[in-house]
Amino acid sequence: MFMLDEIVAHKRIELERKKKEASAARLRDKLAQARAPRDFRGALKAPGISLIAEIKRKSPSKGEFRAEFKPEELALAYEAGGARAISVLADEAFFGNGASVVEQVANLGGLSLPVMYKDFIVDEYQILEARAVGADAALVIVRSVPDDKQLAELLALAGELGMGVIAECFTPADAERALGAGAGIIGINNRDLQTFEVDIRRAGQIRALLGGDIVTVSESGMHSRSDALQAQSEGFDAMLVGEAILSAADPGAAVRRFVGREAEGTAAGEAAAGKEGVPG
Ligand SMILES: O=P(O)(O)OC[C@@H](O)[C@@H](O)c1c[nH]c2ccccc12
Repeated sequence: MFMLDEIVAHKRIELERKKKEASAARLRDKLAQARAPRDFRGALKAPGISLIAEIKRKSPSKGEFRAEFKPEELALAYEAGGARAISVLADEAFFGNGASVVEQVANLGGLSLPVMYKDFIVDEYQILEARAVGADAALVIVRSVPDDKQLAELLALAGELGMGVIAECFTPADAERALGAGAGIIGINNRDLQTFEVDIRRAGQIRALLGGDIVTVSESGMHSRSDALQAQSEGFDAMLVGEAILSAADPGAAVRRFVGREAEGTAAGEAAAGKEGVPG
């Protein structure tokens, strides 16, 4: 079975169990008490290219990223380094996190960035859960929701709850479906979630087919400041980066290099970026 299909199949079983533990009605009660949502879309649209820095314990293609996984420390280091938003995997089975990690980060004292709940969303229950744990945004993988009406409903629900939502695409056809469903932010994944193959030219090629005023995010496989500048020149408002910063000895410093706050353009800076930015 292809990877994305396997994860989604697993997700559906997990959802049945979760719905028994906490009904959608109970989540609606909980989300009424969540802190007010922060402006995710506005954060992505700020001048220059915005970095959405990711928190995940592991991934199916790369395994564990850090000897010690400390989500709260990472979040604060990302904000101090100049990230404009934080993405936290909500998936436990394949990425090692769980919704409780999203909740921890979203409600972390001293953190002011918007936080995105990142999961394989196939049901409105997950959008409710995202807001209930305090997330400001969610990501919906267009391919995992083959029904157009359901896709539009999921995006609309996130909007009604005051959240931003990235509609993640992999092909031009995905992007067309996302726009048809009313997506306000389009993410384009350089990684094929079925095979895990990465081609960082992919997002730019698909970006070129879209109009100028849609908010867009280049996702996955980016390792250096020059990848960031390339995405910016392709017209992206934001980039989503995980591995390169999660596997750096100093994730805060890795964020600073991505956003150009450190040692830009100097030979020493480039060498350091190369060394830490491209883990083996
Ligand atoms: O770690 P990377 O290669 O920098 O990628 C981050 C992010 O784009 C990737 O984790 C991702 C993008 N879309 C997803 C959907 C599900 C799970 C994971 C993802």
